[in-house]
Amino acid sequence: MQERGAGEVRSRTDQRRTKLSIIIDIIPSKSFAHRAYLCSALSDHPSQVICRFTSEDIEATRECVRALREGESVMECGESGSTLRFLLPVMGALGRRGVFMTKGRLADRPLSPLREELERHGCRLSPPGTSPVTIEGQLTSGEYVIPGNVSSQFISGLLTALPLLKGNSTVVIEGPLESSAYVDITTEVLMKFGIGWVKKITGDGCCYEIPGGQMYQGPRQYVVEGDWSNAAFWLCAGVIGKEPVTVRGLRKDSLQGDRRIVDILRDFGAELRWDGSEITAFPSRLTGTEVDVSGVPDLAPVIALAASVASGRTDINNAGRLRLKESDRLTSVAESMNALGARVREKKDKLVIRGSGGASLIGGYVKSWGDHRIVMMEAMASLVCEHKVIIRGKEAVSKSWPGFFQELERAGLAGNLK
Ligand SMILES: O=C(O)C1=C[C@@H](OP(=O)(O)O)[C@@H](O)[C@H](O)C1
Ligand SMILES: C=C(OP(=O)(O)O)C(=O)O
Repeated sequence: MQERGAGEVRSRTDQRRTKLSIIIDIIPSKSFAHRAYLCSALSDHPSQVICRFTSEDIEATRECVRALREGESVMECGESGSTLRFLLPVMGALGRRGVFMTKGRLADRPLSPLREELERHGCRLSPPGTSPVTIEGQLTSGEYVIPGNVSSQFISGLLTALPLLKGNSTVVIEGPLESSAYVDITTEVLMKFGIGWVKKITGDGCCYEIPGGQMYQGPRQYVVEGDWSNAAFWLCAGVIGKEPVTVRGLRKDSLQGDRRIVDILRDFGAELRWDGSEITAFPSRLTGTEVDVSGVPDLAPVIALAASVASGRTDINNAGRLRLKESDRLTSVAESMNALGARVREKKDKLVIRGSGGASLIGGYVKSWGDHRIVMMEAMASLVCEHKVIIRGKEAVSKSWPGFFQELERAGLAGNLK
């Protein structure tokens, strides 16, 4: 066995052969970390949040909750959509003025209809599209109506804030809730911090009834589980590359919707196997498939990469909301993969990919689009490129994992990157 720090390569026996497998210890879930730090800060006795690694987004939430506890109004959100959309209603519920500083594309990402609902319930916000985003006034309890197809983060933010009000509230979700797993993560963390709610299914949507006057009270320690959104890139690397990749630190029964990557890669024909709490992705021949990403938007770049080397056509459907992320991810995925020699067509709310049938892509220069998930896609794409891949602005990866490139090197997967 050869020790290589966090990423290691070890000899691994499976039923048919002995193979070298790259081992990745996955980073803690960014989604769980945001919620745990925020709920902990709202408790009288803050829990100790155990989160092994950090990132720009997690640090943004940590800095904001520090400001919250110390009575400050300026909140440095960086580019973290979750941080802004969770803290905004919380400041309203506490009746505190909040000045949210944003970077990159964050101020242009949607806040409506959360903004209108906060204004309808007693708060005043700065005009749309301006930075900083400010909020003042006291939020009042009542009925909040949010369509289910813009951002689940609006709902997560309200579910976190409304228990702090005196009166009872209801969050009505109109139409199917996209990214619903992220709301399940929120309600799970709220429950761990002693917050109650009742979910009811309505005609074409659902609602959450939230009793007012609740107190946050967390466990003494809260351990953040592993990140499936990030693991998806490593599992894809195992499937498209030359060596199996084993990821450890993930919960098989996680509430994270992105654990669907296992089924999605299997739909492509990939071989993935669990061994206790470790999952290994083996180099596989892939065949194109159809994937609905309305519930798992963050997986789209990974799926596009797998599809680019599969045989036949892949359709990534219901992907309109990808345009509202750190970059317009339909354009950035299509343009980056095409620059490397793939064949990706961008449509209004979907991507259509003609795979290379196992043949190598070309490689070359790509830009980061200021988007961590695009950088990771491009870096993993280098495994299937004939020539080197050069990523301009690759430091954008720090939004979710500053150590990504070191890990890639330790794992021996950075050889075709310049
Ligand atoms: O609540 C969360 O932790 C997240 C929700 C999702 O956003 P949307 O609900 O806006 O799709 C996801 O894309 C984002 O990376 C994290
Ligand atoms: C969209 C993302 O995060 P956020 O919305 O919190 O900025 C992401 O991590 O891909």
